[in-house]
Amino acid sequence: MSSFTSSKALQELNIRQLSVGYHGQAVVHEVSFDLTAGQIGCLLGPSGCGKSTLLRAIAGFESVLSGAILLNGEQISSVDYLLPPEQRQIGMVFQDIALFPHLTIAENIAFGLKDKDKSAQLARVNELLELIGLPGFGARYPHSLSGGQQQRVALARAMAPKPKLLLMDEPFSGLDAKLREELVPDIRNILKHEGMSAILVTHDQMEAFAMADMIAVMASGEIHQFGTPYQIYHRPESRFTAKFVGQGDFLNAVVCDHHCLESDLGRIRGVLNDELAIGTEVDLLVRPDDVIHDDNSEFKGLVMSKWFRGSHFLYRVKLASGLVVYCFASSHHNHTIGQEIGINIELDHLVVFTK
Ligand SMILES: Nc1ncnc2c1ncn2[C@@H]1O[C@H](COP(=O)(O)OP(=O)(O)OP(=O)(O)O)[C@@H](O)[C@H]1O
Repeated sequence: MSSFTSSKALQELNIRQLSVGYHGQAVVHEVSFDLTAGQIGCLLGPSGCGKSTLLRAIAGFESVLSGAILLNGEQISSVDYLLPPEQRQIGMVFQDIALFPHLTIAENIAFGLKDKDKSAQLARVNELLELIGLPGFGARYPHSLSGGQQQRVALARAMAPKPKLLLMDEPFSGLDAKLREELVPDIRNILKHEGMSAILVTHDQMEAFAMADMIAVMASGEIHQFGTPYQIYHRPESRFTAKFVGQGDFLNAVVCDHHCLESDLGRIRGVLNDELAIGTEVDLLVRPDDVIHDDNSEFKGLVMSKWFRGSHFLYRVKLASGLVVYCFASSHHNHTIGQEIGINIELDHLVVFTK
């Protein structure tokens, strides 16, 4: 079971001990988290971990096996109650953009506004076209827009009726990497401008970092950690989160006092999260940017492989202990595979897991 609560008092979405599955078999197991009004959450995890199932349960397309979902304090899903999707005031955007091809961009955006009068519809459509950076595109048809432009329109269509919550299931995965990089922060700004609570499903951590206020890291139907992008990357609470989010390796280390570890790369001083007894054997998380190439270091490693990344090289380096770690070096340090190089470690906060 995993249970997490963010600290703010005003809460928009509460997921309580929720299990969801198919044919009575749970694939999402007793997950809990809260999103406050206007927050953007992200479900991040590998394929098949249950992200879409959880999202579909929030949308009302799946009934729940146990637990409850509350929106603005109102229970919308429980074991014996399911508010129909169309009554939830929840908007959805999918990977498959699915704009109506025979309707203009303006008609697409106005699709969920049929209960408003014409002038109110027009005002909202123009406001959204402006917001998504496509003013003047209202009379065009979807086929005349690029993939990124179409995805902006799909977002505007979902946001038009001002839903209480917007759900986005891998909306950027059909777009190329460059476009995604530009579009994701734009979409975040649009959601923030509208003050809209949203949940994004993705398996791409950079997308999650660029979009979310809070990230739920999922594996095998459970939430391993619910936290800010910074917490998820720098304070991972499980080995899974440490490995899945960002590249990371574990060094063997032994606690020598509350601010010190003896490791494969010598004595490392820093802040330890937990009170660990002296002599405790731990795995110490090191990220590529924690391990630095240093010609003068007494610690050596063999270059196993390398990648040129423009501003720097990323090396895989084998230590004397046999462990292989990532290592950063500036781009003028161009070493060959098989060469021995000096490496050092630069860490201040020590993330460790007991063995
Ligand atoms: N309609 C269904 N009937 C039975 N099992 C299903 C159904 N939909 C999904 N599953 C199973 O539930 C589990 C979770 O699937 P889900 O699609 O929620 O994962 P996901 O994390 O969104 O994966 P992906 O990133 O690949 O979309 C998987 O084992 C999947 O095979």
